[in-house]
Amino acid sequence: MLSIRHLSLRFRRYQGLLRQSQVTRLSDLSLDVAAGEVLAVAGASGAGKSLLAHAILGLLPPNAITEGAITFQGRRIDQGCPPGLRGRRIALVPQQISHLDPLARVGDQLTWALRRTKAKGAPVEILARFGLGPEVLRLYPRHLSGGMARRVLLAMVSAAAPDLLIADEPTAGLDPENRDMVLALLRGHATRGGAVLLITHDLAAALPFSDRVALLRDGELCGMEDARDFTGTGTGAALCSPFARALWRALPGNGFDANA
Ligand SMILES: Nc1ncnc2c1ncn2[C@@H]1O[C@H](COP(=O)(O)OP(=O)(O)OP(=O)(O)O)[C@@H](O)[C@H]1O
Ligand code: NI
Repeated sequence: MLSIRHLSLRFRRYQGLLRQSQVTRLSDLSLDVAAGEVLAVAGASGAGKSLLAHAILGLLPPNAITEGAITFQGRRIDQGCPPGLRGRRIALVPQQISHLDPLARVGDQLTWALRRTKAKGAPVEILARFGLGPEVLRLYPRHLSGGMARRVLLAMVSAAAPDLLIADEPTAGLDPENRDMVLALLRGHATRGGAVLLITHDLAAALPFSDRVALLRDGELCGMEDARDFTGTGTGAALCSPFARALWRALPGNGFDANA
């Protein structure tokens, strides 16, 4: 469904009036996301995960220079994501829940999201799918717990039934129960035939809900693994990349030893 080939991303930096330099944030990145699968993109803070999402959606600032190809359902989208695709066929669940309008009730925001994307369904049904009762329609974002706000965001974004859902740290700040609920909802999107790019720095939590894992470090793809290969408390011998093995051994419960 989504195919990225040799994607590089640099930012132009201006130093004074005449001097200009460039800083590379993504280098030569290639990956695919197929219909029906959850691809987790894991990496430390600053690895370039959000930039990858923004590159796919064409949301980079003007000083960004990209190279390479991004193809969605057979169409090149790296020269700008056509408006008909963004928000409808490809949707982003943003990293910040502050994307909810603080001055509008949940019900109104859902209605607007449905209208904007010409999606079908009633707000109350959509909320129910995310484990939220009808009373939530009348609430303002400040009345929502972190877990509820995440689910409302997810409900708004997935109301349009996009083919590709890009979720940027959708579980940040959630307790394990809410975290797993959000991850299961994303998994459900893939099981219904959609594709999910799940950006996370919590690999351990994402693994049970993911099919494959792309490991990003300093803007480089340094491992593409089958999620099932992260198993047991052993050495992670089934994993292909040394970085993945080191990461696996460093997870709590596996010995805490990233250097072994
Ligand atoms: N507009 C920009 N201009 C220059 N550098 C940027 C810009 N946006 C992001 N960066 C830098 O690019 C790097 C990657 O940023 P990105 O937001 O993709 O990280 P991330 O992997 O999503 O991290 P986190 O887990 O903290 O969200 C960071 O060092 C960041 O400071
Ligand atoms: Ni990020």
